[in-house]
Amino acid sequence: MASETAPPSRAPPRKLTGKKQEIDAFIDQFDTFLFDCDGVLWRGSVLLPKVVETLEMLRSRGKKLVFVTNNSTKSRETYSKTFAKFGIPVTVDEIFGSAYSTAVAISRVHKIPEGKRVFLIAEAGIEEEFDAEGIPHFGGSQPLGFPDEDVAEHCGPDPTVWAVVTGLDRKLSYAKLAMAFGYLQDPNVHFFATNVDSTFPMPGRLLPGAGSCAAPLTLMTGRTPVAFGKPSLAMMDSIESKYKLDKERACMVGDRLNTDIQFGIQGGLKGTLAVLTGVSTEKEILEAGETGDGPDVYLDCLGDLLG
Ligand SMILES: O=C(O)[C@H](O)[C@H](O)COP(=O)(O)O
Repeated sequence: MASETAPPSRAPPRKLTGKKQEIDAFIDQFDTFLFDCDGVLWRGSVLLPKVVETLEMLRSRGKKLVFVTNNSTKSRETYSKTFAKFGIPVTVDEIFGSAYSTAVAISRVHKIPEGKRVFLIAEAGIEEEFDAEGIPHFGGSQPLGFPDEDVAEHCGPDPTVWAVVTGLDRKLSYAKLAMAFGYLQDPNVHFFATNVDSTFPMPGRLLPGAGSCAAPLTLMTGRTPVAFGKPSLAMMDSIESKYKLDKERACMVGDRLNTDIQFGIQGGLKGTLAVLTGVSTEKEILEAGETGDGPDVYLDCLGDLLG
């Protein structure tokens, strides 16, 4: 019997034309906008066009804004300084990052036992969020305390290690990978990641993302980390409860199909809006639409929401 391809259950992505009436009708469907940051608001150290004005326009129309980033290199507190540097008025409470999401999941859901600690392949953002949640940790941005060439003596087993957590670590070393590999030999040691983005958008190019720091461990151990950033439902659940989110009146805005847009779709939000200033291209967005994985609508850049 000839197999029939089921039609995608979602309409193909539609490019908003920028006409005021159309943009207004789109915006009016929502009370809350969840914004990705890298690739939507800025790219590296470059603020994208008309971002400040667009966010101001949404606030002036009474919209609630939440900034949902997979960037784990900064805590929410430090990230608020990035917003300030770009002249975007945002409170710490409006920021929800993958480092915070991971800290909350470990302390309140998985409940790390007394006397246990976490080995980090990550930067300061996770350390700050872990400190705030009272999660003991080592590794990360701290010196290992021994010469790298002695690493074989420091790879466990270590009964105090409860989990290995990976995030983006721009000082990733062979020694850190060797230690994580050693701890993960024990099947009781959890393997968590803040996020597994393959790439990181910078002006004019992509750099390796947080997923590239977890991937060598998957190769070594055959284990896949449980990730707490976009598109995980754990992150959506935390956001829903923290912000009393009405998903039927919420829209996810992002630049990456497999994190931001999937987060909105799988998380059950009413709307998804993609912008072309980050990772995913228009071609990829249209192709994703063929399998029902595209955004509802897309724009060249966030500033086009001004009409
Ligand atoms: O590799 C990463 O961690 C991510 O590419 C990066 O931090 C993405 O941040 P977002 O676009 O979610 O703000």
